[in-house]
Amino acid sequence: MGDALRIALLGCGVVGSQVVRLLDEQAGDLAARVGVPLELAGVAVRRPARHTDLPAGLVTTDAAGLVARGDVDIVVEVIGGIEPVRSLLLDALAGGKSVVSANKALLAEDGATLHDAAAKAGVDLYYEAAVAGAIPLLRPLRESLAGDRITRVIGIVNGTTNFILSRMDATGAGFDEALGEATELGYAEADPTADVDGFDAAAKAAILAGLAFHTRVTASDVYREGIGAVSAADVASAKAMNCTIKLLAICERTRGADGTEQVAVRVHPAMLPRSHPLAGVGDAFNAVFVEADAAGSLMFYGRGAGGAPTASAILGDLVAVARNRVRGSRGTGESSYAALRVQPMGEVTTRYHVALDVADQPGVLAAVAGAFAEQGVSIQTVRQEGRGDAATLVLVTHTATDDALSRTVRHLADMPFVRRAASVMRVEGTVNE
Ligand SMILES: NC(=O)C1=CN([C@@H]2O[C@H](COP(=O)(O)OP(=O)(O)OC[C@H]3O[C@@H](n4cnc5c(N)ncnc54)[C@H](O)[C@@H]3O)[C@@H](O)[C@H]2O)C=CC1
Ligand SMILES: N[C@@H](CC=O)C(=O)O
Ligand code: NA
Repeated sequence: MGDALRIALLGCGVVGSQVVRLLDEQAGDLAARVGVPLELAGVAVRRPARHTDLPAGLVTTDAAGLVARGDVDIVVEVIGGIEPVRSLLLDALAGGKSVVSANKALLAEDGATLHDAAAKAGVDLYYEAAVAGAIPLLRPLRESLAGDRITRVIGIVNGTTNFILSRMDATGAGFDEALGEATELGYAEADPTADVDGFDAAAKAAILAGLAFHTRVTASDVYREGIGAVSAADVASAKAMNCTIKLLAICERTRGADGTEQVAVRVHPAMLPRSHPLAGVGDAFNAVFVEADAAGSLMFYGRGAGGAPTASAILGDLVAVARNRVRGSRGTGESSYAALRVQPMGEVTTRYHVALDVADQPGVLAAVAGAFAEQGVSIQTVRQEGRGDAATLVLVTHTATDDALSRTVRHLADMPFVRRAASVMRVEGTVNE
């Protein structure tokens, strides 16, 4: 067996500590699979006192110094965030080191710079753990489906919010209680607003869209709404329609008004019929559908968060880049030749569920229907529930541009007989009331 490949591990928290464990426990098998042993050269951490379980000689607070060492072949980054990580990884790549990262925030913000640096240095940049944790998804998109034409990627890619919504739906648990549990289980980001406000899912959606459509997509291109505004009334409204609420990432090929091919990338809560396969994805699990012309519909399901599942994806990448180094080659790099326009959300066609508390008087239904018609939005179903002198009107629309739908909702909220818009949410799948 040849000389060991030496690994610098940056960060040793929820994910990093599991990477250390797996590298140690599976050392023999990993060496056999790669052809040479994989050896930890050092572990950069912020607070060494917390890592007394690691051999003292390995621990350092000088991440830049570790990255620059001549005896390091591969850098594994599990710190998170933009800086100092971007600088560290650019230094690593420029120094001829391959990089494995779980950092969706950085890849979605500035993946292009990192990819360019990796291509220039002729080394690998792999990040399977960054999207949907343990689930093999990025390499299937980049490699297995490279011969097909992907039309849509839709899924649940944030474990924390799925955990919260599942608890709210199943047990009526409060938001804070469910978030606390998700944090304790290691699913939530260091700052959980990244999960709750949809930033984490939006970063993942940008990465997925980039790979699926061979187009550079950044986090700022992604329309984003989190779950902070999902209320008990929304959950109840969904239940009444035999639906559930999920935070969805949706990446699709679309057509612009001029007929050109474009892409739309969005993250928002949506009502899904309980019969939809994504509706049954509970707890912190992730699931992603990929639809392609020749392959049809493919579903990827599994653990998208947590230390060990995420470390599994890191180790998979580590073996891949190590094998490439042993062979003196590199894997597939970035593919962004299509350079499609990213369509603004207002132009994207969606469907809405709208529940309005209205005064129960003659002409209300006609006026509400008129407000939809005025914006060219067609109504699929209407249901009215009377309660004394008030009533709740529940409407589900056919598809219309998101702009037309939000204009309609704004207009409805201003109507004198509309007491409250009890629930307004986009709908995916076929809803039959
Ligand atoms: N926890 C999860 O389920 C998943 C996490 N990820 C990603 O993995 C990365 C790490 O996540 P976690 O392990 O959950 O975070 P964490 O907060 O548990 O660990 C981060 C570690 O990096 C260390 N660190 C921070 N700044 C540093 C610096 N300048 N130099 C050296 N060490 C530094 C911290 O002290 C901490 O130990 C993030 O990019 C995250 O988005 C990806 C998929 C799932
Ligand atoms: N915070 C993320 C962790 C994995 O990416 C999540 O909850 O999914
Ligand atoms: Na993955």
